Amino acid sequence: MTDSENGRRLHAVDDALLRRREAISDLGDALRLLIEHATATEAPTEELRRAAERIRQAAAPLGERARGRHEPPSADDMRAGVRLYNPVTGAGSAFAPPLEIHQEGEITVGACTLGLAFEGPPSYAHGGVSAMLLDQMLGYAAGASGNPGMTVRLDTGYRRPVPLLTPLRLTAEVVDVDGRRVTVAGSIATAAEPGEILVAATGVFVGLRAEQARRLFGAIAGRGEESRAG
Ligand SMILES: CCCCCCCCCCCCCCCC(=O)SCCNC(=O)CCNC(=O)[C@H](O)C(C)(C)COP(=O)(O)OP(=O)(O)OC[C@H]1O[C@@H](n2cnc3c(N)ncnc32)[C@H](O)[C@@H]1OP(=O)(O)O
Repeated sequence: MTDSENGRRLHAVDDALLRRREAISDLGDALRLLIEHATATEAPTEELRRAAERIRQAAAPLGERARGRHEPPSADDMRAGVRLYNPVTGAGSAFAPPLEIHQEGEITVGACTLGLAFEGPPSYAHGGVSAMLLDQMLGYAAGASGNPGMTVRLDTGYRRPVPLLTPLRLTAEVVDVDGRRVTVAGSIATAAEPGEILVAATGVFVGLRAEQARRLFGAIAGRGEESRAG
């Protein structure tokens, strides 16, 4: 194969991968809309039964070619940190808000709005959801500092309830690196009042030794899982 033929082939593969990622995000959007409507709906009971039947029909073809536990999604790129089904940030995950994360210097910044599906106390977020968001934020901050690891401890202080249907701002920052152990602090506030902390967390993340990575992720060897926690 000539260089230009090879180049065209790689380009076509990239295009196909991009189209697949777009389709996965589109399906994720549709599923999140479904979950939000299904949680908020007061439609007549018969409409709920019809919807359940139509959803089962739509789901069936998706289940025909499915991956197993040790097989990463074909559209993911773990080495580049592309995880389309991450339950917190994944564009393809029905479960994810999704939380959008970026780095501003030393600070990791996140944004999301939680829908009614995340309700704990009426009109506020479930405490476990806040902990989930913070685990991801803190883990990302550890990784962005060059010290990726798995969560071994997450202390969460709930100062004020987190309102649903309200844009949120999350932050995280590494406060200590001690060998394999990285300590990260973070918080949740509303975007409108970023200075008023609603939930604060401190997490400890531990980098895996090579032998641990092999034991935990060996079945996915060669796909980059061993270097990524999230
Ligand atoms: C530019 C952008 C790039 C960004 C790029 C990033 C993208 C990527 C984002 C991913 C974001 C994912 C965020 C979610 C991350 C999860 O959710 S991970 C899933 C939840 N966590 C787990 O399942 C971990 C379960 N735990 C384990 O498997 C084992 O504890 C581990 C992690 C393998 C470590 O085992 P171990 O080596 O036997 O641990 P051990 O020797 O006992 O402890 C190691 C050290 O940690 C300390 N330690 C252990 N436990 C604790 C504790 N509870 N408290 C304090 N210290 C402790 C020990 O004291 C010890 O310290 P030293 O004595 O060495 O000083």
